[in-house]
Amino acid sequence: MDLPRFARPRGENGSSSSSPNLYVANCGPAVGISHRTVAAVFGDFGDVKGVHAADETGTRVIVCFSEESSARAALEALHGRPCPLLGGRTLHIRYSIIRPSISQLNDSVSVSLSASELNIPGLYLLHDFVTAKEEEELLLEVDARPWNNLAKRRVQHYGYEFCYQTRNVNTKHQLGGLPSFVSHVVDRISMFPNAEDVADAVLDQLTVNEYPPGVGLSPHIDTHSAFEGLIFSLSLAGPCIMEFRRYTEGTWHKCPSSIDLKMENSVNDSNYLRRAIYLPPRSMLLLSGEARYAWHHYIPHHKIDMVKDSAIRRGPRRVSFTFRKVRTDPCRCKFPHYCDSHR
Ligand SMILES: O=C(O)CCC(=O)C(=O)O
Ligand SMILES: [Fe+2]
Repeated sequence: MDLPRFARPRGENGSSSSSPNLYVANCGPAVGISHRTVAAVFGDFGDVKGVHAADETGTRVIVCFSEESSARAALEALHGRPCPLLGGRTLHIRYSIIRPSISQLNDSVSVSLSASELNIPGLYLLHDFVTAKEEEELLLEVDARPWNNLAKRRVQHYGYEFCYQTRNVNTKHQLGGLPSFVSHVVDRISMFPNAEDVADAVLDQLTVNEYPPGVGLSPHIDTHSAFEGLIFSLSLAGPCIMEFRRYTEGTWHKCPSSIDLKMENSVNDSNYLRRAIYLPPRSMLLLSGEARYAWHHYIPHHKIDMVKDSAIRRGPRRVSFTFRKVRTDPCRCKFPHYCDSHR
C-alpha cells in the first residue's frame, strides 16, 4: 500500500502546532468505518481534500482539509469524545504535517543533463565519446584481466597502483605503460575541447572501477598531491548520476593521510553547494580547475536515479575508466584549502 507520510508538527516548546491535516486515531476501515464516512463526518467542518490511511493498521487516518481553520474546528469538536456518527468511538486527534520522504531528503538536488547547466568551472561532459562497439571491446578487454575486489566494487589499476588507504600512488613503482586497448581513447582525449594543456598531458594512470547496481562512491576530491589537474572519466555499460559538493571553507576537515571528507555534516547540511549530473554510458567527463580541485565528487548508492522526471535504473553494472597523470612535484593549485600539498 502506498501510504502518505505524515508527522506530528512540533511548536517551539514541543507542543503540537496548527496544520490543515489531522491525524485521527481509533477509526478506519479495520473497525468498519470507511474513508468516505470519515470524510462525510469531518466535512461538516470544512472542505475535506482527502482521507488517507495513516499507517497499515486500518485504525488511524489522516484527514486533509483545505483550510487550517476547518482542521482546528474539527479537532476542538471531535477530539477525546465519543462520536455518535462514527459508531460512538472516541477519537484521538492531533495535527499532522506531510513529512518529506527519505528519497526527497537525500535527492532533492535536481540532476542536470549537461555540464553547462551545472555551472561548475572546469567541468565538462561529452556524450558518445566512444561508440557502442568500442564500449563492448573495452569491456571485453578488462573482463579478460584480473579484477581486485574491494568491499563493494572491483577495480583494476594500470600505470601505477592506487592505494586506497593513503589515497595516493607510489610514484617509484610503475606497473608499465597504459594498455594498448585504450590507445584510441587516450588519442581522442588529447583532442578534448575545453581542456587547457590537454595535448601536453601525458596520462599515465588508469583506474577501472566496476560498480554493481546500487553501489556508489563516497564523496572525495582526488588527492591533489597524487594527480595533476586533468581527470577524465569514461562511463561504460550502465548509467549513474554524479553529485558534486563544494564545502564552505572551514566546514570540513582534511584527514591525515588523504583529503577525503570527514562526514561531520549530514547529507542535508547547508554547509555545501550541491549539483548533480547524469552520466550516460559512453560519455566522458572531464574534471579540471575548480571542479577537480575544490569540489568533492560522489556517486550516490542508488539502484534508481531520478533524472528530470524519469526514474532511471542503474543496470547490472557500471564500469568507469578514470585516466589521470601522476604528479611528481607538489601541487600548486589555487585552492590551498582543499590541498594536501599546502599543509
Ligand atoms: O567512477 C567514476 O566515474 C569516478 C571514479 C573516481 O572518482 C575515482 O576513481 O577517483
Ligand atoms: Fe575521484
